[in-house]
Amino acid sequence: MDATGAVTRAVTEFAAHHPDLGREVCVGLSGGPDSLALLACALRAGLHVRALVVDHGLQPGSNAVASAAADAALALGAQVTVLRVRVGSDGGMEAAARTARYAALDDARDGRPVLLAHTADDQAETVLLGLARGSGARSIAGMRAWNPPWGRPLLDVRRAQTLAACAELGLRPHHDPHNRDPRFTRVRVRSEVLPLLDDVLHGGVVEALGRTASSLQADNDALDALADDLRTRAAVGDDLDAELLAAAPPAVRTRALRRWLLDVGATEPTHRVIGAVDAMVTDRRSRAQVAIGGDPAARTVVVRSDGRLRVERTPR
Ligand SMILES: Nc1ncnc2c1ncn2[C@@H]1O[C@H](COP(=O)(O)OP(=O)(O)OP(=O)(O)O)[C@@H](O)[C@H]1O
Repeated sequence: MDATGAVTRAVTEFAAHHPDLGREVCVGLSGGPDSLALLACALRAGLHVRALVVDHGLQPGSNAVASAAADAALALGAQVTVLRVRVGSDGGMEAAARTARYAALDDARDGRPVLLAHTADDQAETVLLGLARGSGARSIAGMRAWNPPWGRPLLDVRRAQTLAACAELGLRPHHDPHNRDPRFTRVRVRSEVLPLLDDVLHGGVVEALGRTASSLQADNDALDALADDLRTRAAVGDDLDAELLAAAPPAVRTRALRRWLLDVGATEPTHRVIGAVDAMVTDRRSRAQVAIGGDPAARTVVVRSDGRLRVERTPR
């Protein structure tokens, strides 16, 4: 089968496996080879597609890149919307651009799901980076194929195939120079680490990392369900029954604690905060209180008293 056929089949199978996707979809189109191939093949798979092109306005010429992507989409027969966003500066430029992009795509999708063109290579990079950085199982499980409204039909498709599909279809994708800039960690993982590992292990590394992601996703789902149940059983009003938590396996307990911390208003709790709160559950010599942040107007801490975990807020 040619590359276009393989990419189209991936989209067709994705739509068949996720009937709630429907036939009316949006595609996040950067103009790069992955998203251009996804757009073309989603149309070939019979989906009704609106391309959403986000112009982050961060580099000179971004306007022209967005216009070229929009023209390519129109020429393929898709509807197109170009979204111009303002990127804040919270947490670094790349993270801020991603946040602005997802918000703009979500605003513009008009009730339809949004297909993104992450490939097997992107998934492998995510898993490997998560492993090397000591991130938790959630991160090593990589990206989900279907996390409504976001769909990723190409997670089993290699980047080389999207490039080949573009060539077969006579499409001329934009090649973002950032994707080759070795100052970016991900670029070095892509161009140096993965090829070396693939060589050392005699091939198949991208696929193997994809399998790691899928099996961890299944494990995570099971542990999350147990954690939800524990969280419900341990709830005493807004507090948590520490004795009941202490009897649970750590993998389930720490997940239940994370959920509780989010519910009581902590911003995404770090590994360190969850570990400190967990020590309050299991270790009598642990700290008397743990600051959890989340509310700029008050100092917010978790304390343990009378066998319960409780949140206390002191106005600043
Ligand atoms: N500016 C954008 N506008 C709309 N969608 C985008 C934009 N940038 C990224 N996306 C979507 O998010 C996916 C992943 O983004 P990422 O930056 O990892 O890919 P990319 O290098 O732009 O790849 P490609 O353009 O080849 O798809 C893209 O495949 C695309 O579906």
